[in-house]
Amino acid sequence: MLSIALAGKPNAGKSTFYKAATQADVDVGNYPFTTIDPNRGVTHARTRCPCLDREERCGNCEDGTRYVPVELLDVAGLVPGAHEGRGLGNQFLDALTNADVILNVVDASGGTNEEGEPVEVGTYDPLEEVDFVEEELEQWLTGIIDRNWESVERKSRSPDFDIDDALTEMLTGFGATEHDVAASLRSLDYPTDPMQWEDEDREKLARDIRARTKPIVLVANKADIAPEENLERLRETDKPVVPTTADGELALRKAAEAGVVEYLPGDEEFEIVGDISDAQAEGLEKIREVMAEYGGTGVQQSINRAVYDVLDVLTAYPVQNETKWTDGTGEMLPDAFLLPRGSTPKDLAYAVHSDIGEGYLHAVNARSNRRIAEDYELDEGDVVKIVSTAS
Ligand SMILES: Nc1nc2c(ncn2[C@@H]2O[C@H](COP(=O)(O)OP(=O)(O)OP(=O)(O)O)[C@@H](O)[C@H]2O)c(=O)[nH]1
Repeated sequence: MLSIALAGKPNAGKSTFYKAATQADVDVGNYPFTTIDPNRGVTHARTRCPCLDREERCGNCEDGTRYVPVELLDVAGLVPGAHEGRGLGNQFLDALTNADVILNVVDASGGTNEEGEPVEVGTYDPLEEVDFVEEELEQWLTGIIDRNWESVERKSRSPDFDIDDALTEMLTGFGATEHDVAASLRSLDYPTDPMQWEDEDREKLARDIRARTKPIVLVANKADIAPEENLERLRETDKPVVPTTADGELALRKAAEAGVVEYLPGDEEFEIVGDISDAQAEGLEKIREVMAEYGGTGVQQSINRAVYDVLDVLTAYPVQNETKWTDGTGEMLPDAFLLPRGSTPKDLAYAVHSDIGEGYLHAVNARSNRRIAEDYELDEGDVVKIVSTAS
């Protein structure tokens, strides 16, 4: 499962975002919203369910809105200086190594200082906190590379030494693949002999590997009380920015659960359908205004931006019956897989099960009922029957 980590300074709103994003409120078929442990849960990317292209809805979406599970980690307690062990430093940096993408929650209202202590709204500059997560990660990774360099130097004396292999072995724990390391080395002007590497070469490598393996989306939280100017300036940074009200999303999900509003995570608006007090109505109207301005509360939008834009994945649906789009038990479109763009039907087969991948014979596009070429690149919403010696 893809993994998204929430990081940011204290009091930016990570826990609120996490609670909102992992709160049970819609029926998502096979995938209940579950909390694995207090800081590790399941949230969902939102997409269009392929059953919309048929007459009947499947049982695994909300009237055509499909929620595909992704892991959400709440990495609370990261403070500047964490790489030197400040706060609970290394433990939290370690948690980030499991993530495919990071949502850096920023207090866009400027109402908390660097340490997360409350100050008057608008007085702290949120731009000060946009780089800290990546800087901590980069310095931490530089430290890891420095500490392991001697071993790379030792290996380099062997005649079959390969720098790509040696660095991949060192960086795989950080989530770097062979491909990342190769691409990174290609982009850097580095000495071929590890003995010749300077501190700055290792730092450059750390920075490049961080950018490749832990891309960052800025969640400009507390947009409901943030000065517009702050949001504009955040948009001028080099990172994707999503104005967000985590508080607002949490209130809406609770109200939806209580049956007083109709709202699906990621909707641009909601409808009040139950009895509410004047105070509740006032609160909801404020949320409505923020949503109208930014196209939603930003929570689902942040997740979708991270998954579909930054990680550039697509959703593919394996089925066993290419006519009915069902599995062996007759359930329609039971599973959805998030795969990197460029994935082939065989990659989907492996995602379903390694045995299915190994026994892969061919695949059928269930929309056209045609056999798909082995090198076909899957598209968002593809429904595929895999024929395998193992199925
Ligand atoms: N106005 C406003 N306040 C928010 C929003 N989201 C969270 N808050 C408030 O900000 C404060 C901090 O929120 P938390 O979710 O506890 O922050 P955190 O980042 O998890 O903090 P740590 O656990 O200390 O790392 C709380 O009082 C929240 O109610 C929002 O969208 N708007």
